[in-house]
Amino acid sequence: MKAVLALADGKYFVGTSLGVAGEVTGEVVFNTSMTGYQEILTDPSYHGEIVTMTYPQIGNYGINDEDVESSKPHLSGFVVREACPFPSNFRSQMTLDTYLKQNNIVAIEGIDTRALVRHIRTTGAQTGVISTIDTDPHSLTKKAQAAPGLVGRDLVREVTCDAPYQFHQGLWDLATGYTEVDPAAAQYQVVAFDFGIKRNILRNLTSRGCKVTVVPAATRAAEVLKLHPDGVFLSNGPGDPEPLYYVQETIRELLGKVPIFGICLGHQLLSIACGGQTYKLKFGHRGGNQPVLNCQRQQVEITSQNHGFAVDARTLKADMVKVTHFNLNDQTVEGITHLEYPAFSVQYHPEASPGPHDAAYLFDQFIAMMQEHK
Ligand SMILES: NC(=O)CC[C@H](N)C(=O)O
Repeated sequence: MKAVLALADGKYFVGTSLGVAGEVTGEVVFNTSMTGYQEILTDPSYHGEIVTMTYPQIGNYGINDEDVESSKPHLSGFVVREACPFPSNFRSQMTLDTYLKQNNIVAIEGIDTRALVRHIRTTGAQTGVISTIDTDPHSLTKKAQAAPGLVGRDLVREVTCDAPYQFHQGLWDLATGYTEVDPAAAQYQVVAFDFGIKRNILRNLTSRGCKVTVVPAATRAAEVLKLHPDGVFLSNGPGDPEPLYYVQETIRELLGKVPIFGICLGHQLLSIACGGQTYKLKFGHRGGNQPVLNCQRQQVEITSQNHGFAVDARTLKADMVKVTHFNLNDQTVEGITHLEYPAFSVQYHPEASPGPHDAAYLFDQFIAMMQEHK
């Protein structure tokens, strides 16, 4: 079946339908990871986005029921050069196409993804439409122009959990798969805000001796403090951090009362709570090979990333926070630490799912901070 991807600026690509038939809009972005497509599909931070994979063949090791970062795919649409119909891996349970169909995801294959990515890099990320229903490029371009962008929208409330819950799963191991961690043996109580949280962050915490209570994004500071946490975690999540006033307020109230660690959207929200501002990057950082300088250690980490917004270094108050990490590709802010209170955050993904494990030490840093303030 024919499918068309059209961008708001009129550029369009004709390909073949993958996943279910239908029509979806979203911001068209690209991810340069060569593997990890299942973790990318299920990362709630992609809610509202149409994700293009730059690696030319996706689906070659299939899909299994373990490599998931949340209960289901959250992205708006998926774009690949070629979806492998014959996966080969002992863990594979189904093809990418079957998985997309089961989860009601509209996708397109067989387009020149390299040309699409070069176009996005030149013009900047923009809204697009994938459709199998309407294949008239002009009409699709109009639909893309009319679709809402990411700026100014609260997408977190569409992916956050409805009620608090405990998380007991530990990290995956080839021999044992996922093991359940005994919460009675935990040394630290952590409250994790769910702005669209990735499970591997939670697994990294439980595996380091944390009893984790995941709470909805709108949970107030007083309710969090009632749980007597040793630390509060601010998760990744979709969309623009600026309109999330209610969360920024909560973080301001928690600062100085409990150690705080934030990742990605959590980093952006901590920065805003400390007086900083964020802005939209031209086309974002999404992939598993982003070089980051750790200024404190004078070491380079190769990091996993997925973000379209960034903290504006010029807006950070030098007497309140210090920039600890920079991106070596474009010098954007990749990490901050509070100068007075126990609170730090990074723009990238130390949970690395998918991606390199260079930054796993940040979870140990959070544990050490909680131990120090116990
Ligand atoms: N992975 C994330 O938490 C992404 C943060 C934010 N939605 C951004 O795009 O910048």
